[in-house]
Amino acid sequence: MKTYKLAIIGFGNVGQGLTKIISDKKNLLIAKFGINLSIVAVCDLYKGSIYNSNGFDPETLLSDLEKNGDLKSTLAPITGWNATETIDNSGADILVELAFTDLQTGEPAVSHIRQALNNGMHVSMTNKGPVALHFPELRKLALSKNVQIGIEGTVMSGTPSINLGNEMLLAAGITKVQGILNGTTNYILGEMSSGSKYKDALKQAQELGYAEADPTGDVEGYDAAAKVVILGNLLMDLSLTLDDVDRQGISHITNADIADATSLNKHWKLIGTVEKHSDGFSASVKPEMVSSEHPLASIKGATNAITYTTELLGDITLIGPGAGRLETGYAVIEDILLIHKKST
Ligand SMILES: NC(=O)C1=CN([C@@H]2O[C@H](COP(=O)(O)OP(=O)(O)OC[C@H]3O[C@@H](n4cnc5c(N)ncnc54)[C@H](O)[C@@H]3O)[C@@H](O)[C@H]2O)C=CC1
Ligand SMILES: N[C@@H](CC=O)C(=O)O
Repeated sequence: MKTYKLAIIGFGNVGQGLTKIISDKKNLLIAKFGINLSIVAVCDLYKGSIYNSNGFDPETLLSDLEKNGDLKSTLAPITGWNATETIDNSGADILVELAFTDLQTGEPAVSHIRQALNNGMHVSMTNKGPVALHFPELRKLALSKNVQIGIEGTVMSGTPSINLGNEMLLAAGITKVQGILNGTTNYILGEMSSGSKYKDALKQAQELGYAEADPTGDVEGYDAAAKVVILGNLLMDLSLTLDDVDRQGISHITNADIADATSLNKHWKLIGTVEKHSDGFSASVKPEMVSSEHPLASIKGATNAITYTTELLGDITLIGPGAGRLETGYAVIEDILLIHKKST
């Protein structure tokens, strides 16, 4: 059996979802895959930082957090390390980067990731900033250090959109990727069509753990645009930046707009697209009215859907969760399973 020591940076929705899965699926991971996941360090800006070389009981972490609102009273041999100290001193095999996404600089996550890779650690991240802004550099660094980077959770949470595209469909020649790529906005639009106000629906999406810490990223389309950039660059060999995406969000859509769509038997959806053309590419994120018969009309709540158009297989569509605590925590498990497979 192989034990992987994990250092988790950021103990919000996804960090807690991951910890719950590590607790609930411990025996299955050992029995089916021969891997034991040991959380040796948790570092969070507000909830505190703790380190134990023998690993923490995941249930204790979650119950302490529920009881106290933070991990500051959790019994630990060492407390108070910042992210840099955690990466340098924890001796972890895998850095799990789950801090806030910053789509302007990718910081501080990108610095955490460079430091971990330079230290010979594998990295799993659901943070979209480093992937949308710096992935080629990070991939090169990982290669030179003979370690792996997992990014499954950056698009469609734990629904394996990245691995399906990257591991299975790349050779089929992906020419276009299109779909609903943001859970928060799909949830809000659906709730509004059931009569909720925009503000209330957004609040619910935040409570359910779907929204970004700053939900402007969701509702103005930046998050979906980052996913378009990630997919275009990874799967279609483009060199997109966020500025290349013609972006519009949903914050201007009113209940009256939703009612108009309903009267036409249509639904508003925020749709992301990236397509290769003979003379270049096009990339966009915009709200569109789709008819009730359209395949995307039935995608409800925080569910996402993505269609890969390929030269050899035509269209392949994947539907599944696009956000959520356990749903995104599971993406880290997928990354670790792939890291394990590729390094043994
Ligand atoms: N919630 C979701 O459904 C999904 C989230 N993501 C991404 O995963 C990451 C985590 O998401 P959530 O857990 O929902 O966010 P969150 O806002 O619930 O938690 C982030 C945590 O990171 C901590 N943090 C921020 N900067 C830090 C730093 N420099 N050092 C240590 N801790 C720091 C914060 O205190 C907070 O507790 C984000 O980058 C988000 O974009 C990706 C896919 C889905
Ligand atoms: N805020 C994002 C979370 C996943 O990337 C979303 O709502 O899709």
